[in-house]
Amino acid sequence: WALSNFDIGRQLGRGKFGNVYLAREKESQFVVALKVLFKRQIGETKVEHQVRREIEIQSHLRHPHILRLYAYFHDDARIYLVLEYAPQGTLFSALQAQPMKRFDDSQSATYIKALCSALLYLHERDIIHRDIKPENLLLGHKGVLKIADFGWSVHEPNSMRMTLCGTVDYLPPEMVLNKPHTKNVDLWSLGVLCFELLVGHAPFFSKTYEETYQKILKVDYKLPEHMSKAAAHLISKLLVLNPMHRMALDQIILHPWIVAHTQ
Ligand SMILES: CC(C)CCNC(=O)Cn1cc(-c2ccc3c(-c4nc5ccccc5[nH]4)n[nH]c3c2)cn1
Repeated sequence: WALSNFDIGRQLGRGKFGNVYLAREKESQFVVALKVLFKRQIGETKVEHQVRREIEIQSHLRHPHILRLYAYFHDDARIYLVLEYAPQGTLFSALQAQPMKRFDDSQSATYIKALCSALLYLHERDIIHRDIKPENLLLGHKGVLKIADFGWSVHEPNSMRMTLCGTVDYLPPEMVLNKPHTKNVDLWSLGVLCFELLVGHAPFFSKTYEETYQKILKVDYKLPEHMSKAAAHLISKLLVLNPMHRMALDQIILHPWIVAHTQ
């Protein structure tokens, strides 16, 4: 493959290492998201091996809720990633577009269940920390959720929350304290996401990083009146300080809140 195989369209997102464009393969007319990474920037920041590892991993993943990496190629200055195009954009923008800036139980449970199945698939392959937060989750045809690991902090033009190192709202206590992290970090992030989908903001959201860190380490969050008891129960089983005591993925899928609100 080469750049000449594609017609390039509008910019879909931008990030530290490069931008993402809508593109169409000329022969097949197949629409993709073409991500451009600049070698110079990657070389300077020594993430080259990480990019190779990511590409190697992602190109072999096949799951309905994980964004496909179809192909990659490079020229002297850039690396190009041919990624699945998600027509309905990020979950972050879908959340903002909600009248009350939040989803109901059945929409939220549907997203959480899809994420659980994608995380089970990744954990079975010892892949963790997929950085699950609304900015990194895309919506495909019919609004099907897709994990896109934006290791390179790619975000749509309108995602306000991105800071230098991205939002800290999703960091589990063990990462705030710089302890080694296990795949159970994803269970914590799942709890944070579940809260945010149902409420419209993250559970430990605060004005400053410091305050957010303190709240995370004390697991200090408040449940809004409108949240169902079943949802609150599931969240309380995921936002648990000790990583080993968080509810496992196969248990989450069987939780009454998920069962009651999904097909
Ligand atoms: C292999 C390694 C180096 C990283 C591979 N993974 C990624 O590059 C993760 N990534 C996915 C993207 C990305 C960003 C946006 C989109 C979109 C998309 N569809 C949109 C619809 C409306 C508005 C914005 C949209 N963005 N579809 N597919 C995408 C894919 C950017 N980075």
